[in-house]
Amino acid sequence: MSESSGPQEAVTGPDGVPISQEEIADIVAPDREIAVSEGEPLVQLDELTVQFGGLTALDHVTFDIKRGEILGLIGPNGAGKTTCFNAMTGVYKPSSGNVTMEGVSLLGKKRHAITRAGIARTFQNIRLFGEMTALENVVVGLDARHRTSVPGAIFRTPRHVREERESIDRGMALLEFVGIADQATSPSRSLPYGYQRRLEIARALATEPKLLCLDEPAAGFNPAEKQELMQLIRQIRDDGYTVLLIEHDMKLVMGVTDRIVVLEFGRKIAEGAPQQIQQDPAVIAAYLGVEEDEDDDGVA
Ligand SMILES: Nc1ncnc2c1ncn2[C@@H]1O[C@H](COP(=O)(O)OP(=O)(O)OP(=O)(O)O)[C@@H](O)[C@H]1O
Repeated sequence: MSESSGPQEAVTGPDGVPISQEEIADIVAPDREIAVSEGEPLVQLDELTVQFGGLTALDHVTFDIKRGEILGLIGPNGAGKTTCFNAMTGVYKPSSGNVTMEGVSLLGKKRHAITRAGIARTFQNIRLFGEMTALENVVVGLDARHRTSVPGAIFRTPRHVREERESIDRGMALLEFVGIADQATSPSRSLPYGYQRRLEIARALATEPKLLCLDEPAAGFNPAEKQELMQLIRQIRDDGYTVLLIEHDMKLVMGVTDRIVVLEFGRKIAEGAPQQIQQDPAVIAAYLGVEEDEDDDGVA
C-alpha cells in the first residue's frame, strides 16, 4: 500500500452504524443515471477537426463514447489527445466537425455550460485551490449545482443552510469515495501528491458528470499508486459514470479500459478492445521509436 493513498476506516453515520459502499455511492451521486442504457453512445465526435494556424492538431476524428464504459484515448506525444479533450470541453473551438452529447451539439457552448451538460475533467497539471482544505475544494464543485440566490446566502435562508449542510455531507462522501476522507480538513497544498490527484477526481465528480475525463491521472505515480488508481477508476465506472481516460502508462490503460481509441498526428488510427489494440500493426508502428520505459509508454 502506498504512502499517499490507503484504505480508510469504515464510515459511520450519526448513530455510529457503519455506512455501506452502496449508501456512500448514493450520497456521492444521488441523481446519477443508473446504466440502464449501458452501451448507448453518450458522446459522439463527428469528423472533429482542430487547427492551430497551419497545424492540424485533430484531423476529422470520429468516435463514440458509450454510456457506462471506460474509453482510453492513447497515442504518442503530440498525437492530439489533450486537444481532443479541450475541443470537447469548450477550451478550443473546433475548425469543423461536431461533438454531441445525448444528441445535442456542444459546439459553441461555454465551459460552464458544458460542465452543466455533464462533462467534468481533471488536468495534466493539478489545479486545486491550495489554501483551501480538501473538503472546501470539493464543496466548490458542488456549489456549481446550487440554486440559492446571493441574498439567500447573505441572509442564510433555511434553503441556503440546508444546501450548505448537504454540500458538506456530499463533500465528505466524495472524499470517502476517493479514499482521502481522513484529510478533509488539510489544506490541499499540504496533501501528498497522490491525494491531490484523488482530490481532483472528487472535485470533478462533485458536478455529477455523465462523463468524467481524466487527463493523465497516473502521472508521477508509483506502481502501487497506479494499481489503486485503476481500482478507483473501475469503482467510478461501476458507480454509473462513463470515463474517458488519457494515459501514457500502457499497463494501466490496457488493464482498466473497456475500449481504446488511438490517435497519431491528429488522426484516429485504431479503435477497439485492449487486446485488439495491442496487436494492431498501425498502433505498434506508431509506437515504434518511442522510448520505452518499464512502466511508461510502449504498447504492451
Ligand atoms: N494551444 C495550442 N497552440 C498551438 N499548438 C498546439 C496547442 N495545443 C496543442 N498544440 C499542438 O497540437 C498538437 C497536439 O497536441 P496535444 O497536446 O493535443 O497532444 P497530446 O497527444 O495530448 O500530447 P501529450 O501526450 O504530449 O500530452 C501538438 O503538435 C501540439 O504542439
